Amino acid sequence: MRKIVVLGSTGSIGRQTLDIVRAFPDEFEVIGLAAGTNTKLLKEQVAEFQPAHVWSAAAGAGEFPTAAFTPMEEMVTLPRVDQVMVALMGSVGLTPTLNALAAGKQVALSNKEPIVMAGKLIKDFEALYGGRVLPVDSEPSAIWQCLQGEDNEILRILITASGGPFRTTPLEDIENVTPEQALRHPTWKMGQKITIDSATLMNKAFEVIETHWLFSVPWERIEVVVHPQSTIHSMVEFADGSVKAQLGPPDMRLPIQYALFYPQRLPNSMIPRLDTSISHSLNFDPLEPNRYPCFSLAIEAARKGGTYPAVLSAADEVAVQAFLDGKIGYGGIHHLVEQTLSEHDSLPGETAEEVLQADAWASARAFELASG
Ligand SMILES: NC(=O)C1=CN([C@@H]2O[C@H](COP(=O)(O)OP(=O)(O)OC[C@H]3O[C@@H](n4cnc5c(N)ncnc54)[C@H](OP(=O)(O)O)[C@@H]3O)[C@@H](O)[C@H]2O)C=CC1
Ligand SMILES: CC(=O)[C@@H](O)[C@H](O)COP(=O)(O)O
Ligand SMILES: [Mn+2]
Repeated sequence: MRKIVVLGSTGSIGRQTLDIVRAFPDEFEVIGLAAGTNTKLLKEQVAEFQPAHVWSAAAGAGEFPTAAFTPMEEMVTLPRVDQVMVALMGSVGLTPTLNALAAGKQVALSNKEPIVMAGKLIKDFEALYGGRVLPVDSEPSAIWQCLQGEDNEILRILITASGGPFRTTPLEDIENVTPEQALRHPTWKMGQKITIDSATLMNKAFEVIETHWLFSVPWERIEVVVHPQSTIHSMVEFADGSVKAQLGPPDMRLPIQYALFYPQRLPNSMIPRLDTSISHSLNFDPLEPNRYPCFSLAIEAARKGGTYPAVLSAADEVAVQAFLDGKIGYGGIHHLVEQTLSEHDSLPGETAEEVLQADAWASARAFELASG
């Protein structure tokens, strides 16, 4: 019986995690649930799964009389807990992730911003305290699956990108697209922030950063290839030229379930299968850098290191929200992140305190710029 805590249980990944829990009722005991503003859904989840602990960023303890109101940072360290799903959005997931690893837990990590902000720190915590990071994001999960049983040199990692909703939009029209257009992802149904990041390809840069840290692959061996069908979730090329790929219909329940049951693969009828009764095309196109200026900006910040990646992530979080709120245009996302990065005096970024300090500075500065 897996004793699990789900942080971000009301979000896209959190809800799909609970779908997996529902599909295997004898395999899980839900110890804790945590969410932000969707109190109605959180209450329904508490009634259904009866966790001993709950956290809400928006509601008070009195709203959850059946569970102990427990901060996320504490909930993940409870001795009874053995698995933590971090399905939070943004930098709020960093401290719970580090605490869970420090307490030796299995951390199914969907929340990619903490890896962008502090990838080395997360890997150091894993090595120091015996906790384990289990990738959930579909591309790192695909790479992880391709690497099973391999002890060979990796020549290249090929991360696939759908290209987002503006893959074929005339370049001169992209600057002024609306939030509604940008939220129309061609293949995946996800939370709003990651959907906008997929349109700008900031999401793909974040996945390059995840891959670098999670699998210790040098930057120059990681490439992105545009694959509009999102059927291949990523590929690994070995020294002999052989390329392994992981395929499946775009549905996050598969990588979620893989992380929760690793190394077992269990049948689950709710996960769609590759339909071989229809014909499929698998296309690959090179990335057009001019179409996605956020991509190279983000990779440059990641390679510079220090606290630049934390600033990148925080500025992007503010910029995406400002775009969704109508405060800046689509082209403003890139400009806001670039401006915030250019004003930053980097710290070594070797401690959580330094990373969180940079995160707070960048959020405040980006907010000022967006408001001005
Ligand atoms: N969605 C997807 O398919 C994929 C997502 N990811 C990554 O997974 C993470 C989650 O994404 P997604 O599920 O789409 O995001 P959503 O926005 O759908 O969900 C975010 C969750 O975090 C909760 N939350 C936000 N702020 C707080 C807070 N301060 N305290 C407690 N809970 C909070 C939200 O609560 P509430 O809704 O109640 O406010 C919600 O439950 C992101 O890092 C994303 O990049 C990676 C691969 C695929
Ligand atoms: C489902 C998932 O893992 C997302 O991160 C997905 O990759 C988004 O699609 P694109 O970023 O390729 O558009
Ligand atoms: Mn992904």
